[in-house]
Amino acid sequence: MDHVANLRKHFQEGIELRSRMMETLAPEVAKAGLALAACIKKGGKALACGNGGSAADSQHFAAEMVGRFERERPGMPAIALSTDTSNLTAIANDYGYDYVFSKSVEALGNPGDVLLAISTSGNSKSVLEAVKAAHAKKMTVIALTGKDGGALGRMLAPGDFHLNVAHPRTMRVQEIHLLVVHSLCEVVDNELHFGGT
Ligand SMILES: O=C(CO)[C@@H](O)[C@H](O)[C@H](O)[C@H](O)COP(=O)(O)O
Ligand SMILES: [Zn+2]
Repeated sequence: MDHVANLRKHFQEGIELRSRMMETLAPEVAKAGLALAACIKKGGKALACGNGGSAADSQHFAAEMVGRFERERPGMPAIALSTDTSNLTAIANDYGYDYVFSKSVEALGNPGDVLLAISTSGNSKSVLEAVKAAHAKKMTVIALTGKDGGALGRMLAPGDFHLNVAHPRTMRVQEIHLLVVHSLCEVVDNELHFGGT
């Protein structure tokens, strides 16, 4: 196999998707970032969840909020719900895997908090249950999805944000999701710590 030729196709597909998303998704990401900044400014926090690569994305997001993104500034409250193996194993064992994130949303979420819900298919039950729990808590949902947005896209409420990467390949969707995570951090940092620039 000509690996270089094959990989060039991957790079090219990624370039084309980024270019398309810059036009369609960037304005929506900016709006979601402003909502996240407003939540933090009022004393709220962000919870984040997803499975597999999306669990990694949710942890990446929380680390950049709590630690730092590009510039020095005070830490901001964000928790990835995939990091506590005692919670995960107890909840999965006692209630079922579908509830691993929703139980934490019920326990930690307050009205006005934000849930960053990440699913490339939009159909992972654990993420859908987390969104249900967030709505019950009157939280705002920022949903990162792929493909057609799945059930997650269809269950969002007014005031939520749907950041959909309409592409059939999971890995391509994930590559844009990471760009979205960084973009959300960039908007929050600029709004809250660097004079809105
Ligand atoms: O990273 C990858 C594939 O690139 C996988 O780990 C992937 O995240 C897992 O299969 C997830 O369970 C997929 O869930 P979802 O994105 O459909 O909610
Ligand atoms: Zn992956």
